[in-house]
Amino acid sequence: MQGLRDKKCVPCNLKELRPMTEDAAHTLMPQVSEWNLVKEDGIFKLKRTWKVKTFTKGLEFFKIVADLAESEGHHPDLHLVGWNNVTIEIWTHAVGGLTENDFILAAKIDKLNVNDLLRRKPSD
Ligand SMILES: C[C@H](O)[C@H](O)[C@H]1CNC2=NC(N)=NC(=O)C2=N1
Repeated sequence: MQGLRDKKCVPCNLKELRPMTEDAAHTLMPQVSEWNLVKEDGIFKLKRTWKVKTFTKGLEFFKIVADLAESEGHHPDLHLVGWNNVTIEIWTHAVGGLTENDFILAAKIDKLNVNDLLRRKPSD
């Protein structure tokens, strides 16, 4: 089976694109096990938080994610909260829910080399 990391996001404005069911989302979650499946205002989203070493490293993190998002044509919601918490939410705005694109982007974010920007432990 082709892994999510090897796939490419499809354009979100495709007419046939539909939000996946909650069951379908649960089936894909093991491939992005660091992410949480959340429901906000009735919309399912993928959400993950990291602690960065400094505020500026948080912005560097965003730039790396932004370059990936641009190359995929699929864009996450980026939050830098409380100076060192980076939270990324991913959902497909065009359909108001999750599509495979969101899982592909999450899987590709997971393999970015950002370790030197992160605190080793949340308590650091
Ligand atoms: C045409 C292009 O695919 C769309 O405008 C894209 C751009 N990036 C996007 N990103 C996300 N997360 N959701 C979208 O609906 C979306 N739409």
